[in-house]
Amino acid sequence: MWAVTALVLDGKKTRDELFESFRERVTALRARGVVPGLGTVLVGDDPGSHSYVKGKHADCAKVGIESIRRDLPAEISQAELEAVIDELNADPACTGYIVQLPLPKHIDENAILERIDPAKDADGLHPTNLGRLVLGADGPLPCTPHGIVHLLRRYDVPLNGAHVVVVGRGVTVGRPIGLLLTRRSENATVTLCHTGTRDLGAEVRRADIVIAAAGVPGLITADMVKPGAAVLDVGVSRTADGLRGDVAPGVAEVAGHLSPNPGGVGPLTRAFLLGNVIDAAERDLARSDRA
Ligand SMILES: Nc1nc(=O)c2c([nH]1)NC[C@@H]1CN(c3ccc(C(=O)N[C@@H](CCC(=O)O)C(=O)O)cc3)C=[N+]21
Repeated sequence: MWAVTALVLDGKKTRDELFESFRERVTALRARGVVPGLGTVLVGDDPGSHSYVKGKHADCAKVGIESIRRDLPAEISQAELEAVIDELNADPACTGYIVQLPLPKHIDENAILERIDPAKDADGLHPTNLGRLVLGADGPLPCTPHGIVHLLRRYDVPLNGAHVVVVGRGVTVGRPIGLLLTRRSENATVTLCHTGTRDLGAEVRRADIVIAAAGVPGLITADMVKPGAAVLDVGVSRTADGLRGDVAPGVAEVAGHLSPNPGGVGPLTRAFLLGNVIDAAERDLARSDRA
């Protein structure tokens, strides 16, 4: 017996490749007088949220996108936060932005997300843009699902006819990923598992591709994985011994492909945030060319 080790789906390397093309596209936009600017709205002082937002602005600097930051106190009122949203919607320097989630409990999160101008929605999570995704219309894609599909394609993991099991029904990953994977261009079959699933192990064992996005440390164990399956570790939890993904360590010896966490899907989530900002700027320019 010898340990077989899964091929690593390298999110950092794939991100660096993407950034090369992003830099060229931003240079071309700037040459035509369009300066893309990404805004972030951060409420409160959660250290995790702070470090994610910091990473987003570092990425902007790498590809030539301007950064706009609104760091706000945890006690901000609904009306005050809505005024910040209105201001970013009206600011021509801010061509796309995100409101970092989660928001404090006294804030109506859905009301804030719906107030974002859908044309500036860098997350692709505005109801209008989720609706466009359902309709198959052009618009920003949710960043983590987009990153997952890109990573699978980059490593030639077959999607056509593949059985994908998604674990987790969150709004940012589990709910929208099936919409991307079941498009005619991807053509996968998708099962969505959640806390109500009767036998998680039995479902996951049938998968050619497992997308673990539950936010439960070590939920996916080696005995649940079909030998040779591709496993994407998307969940993140802060535990006493640091950041932990949803995938248990032994899975690397059964899986054919494995996205590490950190270093897998996370860097691509951030990359496609910038991708959405660049896409929106290009769409605007094409529209003004036609006018
Ligand atoms: N409106 C909104 N949009 C989001 O996209 C959003 C959000 N709110 N709230 C929180 C989650 C979480 N999330 C991550 C993105 C990148 C990494 C990432 O790049 N992680 C690195 C490690 C970075 C580190 O160690 O801090 C990695 O996986 O290699 C992680 C987590 C985006 N989120």
